Amino acid sequence: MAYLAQKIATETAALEACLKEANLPLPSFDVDADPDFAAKLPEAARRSRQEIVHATKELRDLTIGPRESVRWQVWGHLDVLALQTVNAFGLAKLFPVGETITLAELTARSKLDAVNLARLVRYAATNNIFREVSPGVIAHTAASRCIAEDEDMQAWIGFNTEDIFPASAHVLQALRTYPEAVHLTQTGFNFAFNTVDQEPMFVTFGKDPVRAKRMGRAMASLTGGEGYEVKHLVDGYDFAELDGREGTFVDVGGSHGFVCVDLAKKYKKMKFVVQDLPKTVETAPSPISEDGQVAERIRLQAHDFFTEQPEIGADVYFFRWIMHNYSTPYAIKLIKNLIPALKPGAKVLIMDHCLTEPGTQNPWDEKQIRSMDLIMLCLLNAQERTEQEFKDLFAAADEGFVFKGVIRPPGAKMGIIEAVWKPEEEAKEAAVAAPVEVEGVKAVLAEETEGAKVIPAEAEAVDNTAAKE
Ligand SMILES: C[S@@+](CC[C@H](N)C(=O)[O-])C[C@H]1O[C@@H](n2cnc3c(N)ncnc32)[C@H](O)[C@@H]1O
Repeated sequence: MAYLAQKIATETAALEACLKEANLPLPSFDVDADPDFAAKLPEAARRSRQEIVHATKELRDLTIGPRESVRWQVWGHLDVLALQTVNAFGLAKLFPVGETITLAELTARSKLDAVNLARLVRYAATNNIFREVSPGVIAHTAASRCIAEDEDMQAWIGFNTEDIFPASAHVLQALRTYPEAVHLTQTGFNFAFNTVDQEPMFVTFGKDPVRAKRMGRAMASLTGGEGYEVKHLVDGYDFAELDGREGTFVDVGGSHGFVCVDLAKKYKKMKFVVQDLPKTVETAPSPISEDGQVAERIRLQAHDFFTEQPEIGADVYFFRWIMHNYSTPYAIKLIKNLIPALKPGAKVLIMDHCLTEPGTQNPWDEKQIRSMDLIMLCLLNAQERTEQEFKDLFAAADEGFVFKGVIRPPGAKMGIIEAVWKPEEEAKEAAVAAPVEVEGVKAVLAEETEGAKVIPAEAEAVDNTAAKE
């Protein structure tokens, strides 16, 4: 315990020093505090913050003790209940930031009775959402201000507390009834909203524009968060060679195409196809980008990824935040649906969380990623996967896929998982097509005839040089 306390003291001093040096204010619960101070921290301060978050939890859990920790952990849902009701009844919006309000006045402005309003607000205050500055007088904190002012945060809380929270409360029933937990219509969500064996969550949301919009907004606020930025793909994977030969990139389930827009801004020659369900495609912004040079290279296409891939012979088929929505049999089907369209050397890139061995990540990230894994269970009987599990997916889809591994861009929460379709055949075709004049090509072809594996990127690079010459 003393070791942990010492560590907390050291890291806190380091964090404060870093903030002072960068002329940033210290974190605070005050209504005027910067709610995103952590996002602006330099790398060293970021590490200190993580250490503090971890060490304080360890010390707290140790001090509370095992039996008491378990006893009170089960009341965690009450934190969610307080957030749910504060958000759903709009309590944070009922009085201006910077002013105080009596509980009586807050009750008068709300749709709640005095007892329920007071107990919900006072419970929320135990988590630094609101503060009772004197008996019966409530003020905002930085957190309640976020809930009052940030519409993305309201959507995030609404989706999590009104859709995921009931779903998680029904997972036990789902698992008892269908222990294999594979189907999209036998999930906690289905049990919670009476749609068992009727329709998957996405269909339910499709019928309810308000809920669908809330989920869309919540997802957007998550993807805008630390570690989820599109830049981790744009800067984390090298598309220069593909760009050089004006290759085609297909974003399967690509929503409104924001990934392709960002890629097209960096890579000026590549072409893009964004595929999604008809409704999503219809509501995409038009033009897709204000930059004409970007917009003219991006095509939108209605496509159901549970049917055969219609875009034949593209260079990359990309799935971002798709595979984790599906249990293994469905995920294999998605990969298999690509096969008729694949040319030798075509790449399949999956951008998703990629689970690491327990204990190998910092505990904060580990908790988040394992939370996401359970949320996928609650909603869709789906899952996050390890590198090996991704490898197994490709192997189960077809032995023609050569699994390349995972790239983990620094600072990214998601990995880029890569497989190539029959690269040996591509190399053989290249051998027939290209005269063997360049030393590098000779070497590659010599290896190929000896049965060694060719690295397609290298072969392509050499081909390009030959073509230019
Ligand atoms: C979690 S979102 C991911 C969107 C985007 N790839 C991203 O990175 O943010 C899942 C996307 O898959 C789309 N989708 C769901 N079912 C689909 C289907 N059967 N065929 C094509 N797209 C589908 C949804 O409309 C949605 O845009």
